[in-house]
Amino acid sequence: MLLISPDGVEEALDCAKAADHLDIVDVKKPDEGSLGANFPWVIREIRDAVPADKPVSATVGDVPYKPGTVAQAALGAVVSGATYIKVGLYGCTTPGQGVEVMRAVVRAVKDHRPEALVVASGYADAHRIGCVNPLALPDIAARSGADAAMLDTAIKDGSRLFDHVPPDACAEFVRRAHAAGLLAALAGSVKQDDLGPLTRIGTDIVGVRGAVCEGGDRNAGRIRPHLVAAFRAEMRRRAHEHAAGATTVS
Ligand SMILES: O=C[C@H](O)COP(=O)(O)O
Repeated sequence: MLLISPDGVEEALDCAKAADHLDIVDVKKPDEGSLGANFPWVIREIRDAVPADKPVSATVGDVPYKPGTVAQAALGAVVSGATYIKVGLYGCTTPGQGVEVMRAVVRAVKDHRPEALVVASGYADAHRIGCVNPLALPDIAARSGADAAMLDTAIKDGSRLFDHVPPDACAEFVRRAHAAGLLAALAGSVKQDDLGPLTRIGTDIVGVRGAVCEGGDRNAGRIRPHLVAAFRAEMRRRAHEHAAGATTVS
């Protein structure tokens, strides 16, 4: 699946124009951090602007180790219409802290909307910010009852997912997530060139912003429908190539 992160209503409308080429519209506020949370009214407006059959995801933020605060914020996101709730465990330094935060989120979200999906996100560049190891995320997600484990990059300085967690380690991340019955989501300045390895290792959700913005610039550029379409076309091409390879081998 392709998850695209607009920064507000205007860009979400461009995503809606490209709705045939994406699977999830992910509401965030990039100027508040890599998984910066947007306002509840923006989530609502985006929910209304995007075709009803496209799920809306919302990030709850690059959160501190404060389970109560984060659970309440997560409830705000689901009440506002998001059905994927993403939490960036920025302030958690141990898996135990991550599980504590995520258990509170899962309860807050599922008590309100049992079918909503909860995504526990860590950071590929965790070593730069001192938070929990990225490969611990599948276990944190599984132990807390979340539905997906994700990685993004915390520092958007041009470094990419594979600069910090190389394809072999991402493959292990996906393997662990799948072994626990979870979806595996990967992001972090992902470019079309990364889609080969991401497809091969069985990534379920690829998250992008910069790659579908004008000039590849996630801050100054705007999301453009034709770039979303081109990214999706490359995803499809890689998926077919992979399927054909698998058929040839078997
Ligand atoms: O969840 C996806 C992120 O917004 C990825 O953004 P990026 O591709 O600019 O790193």
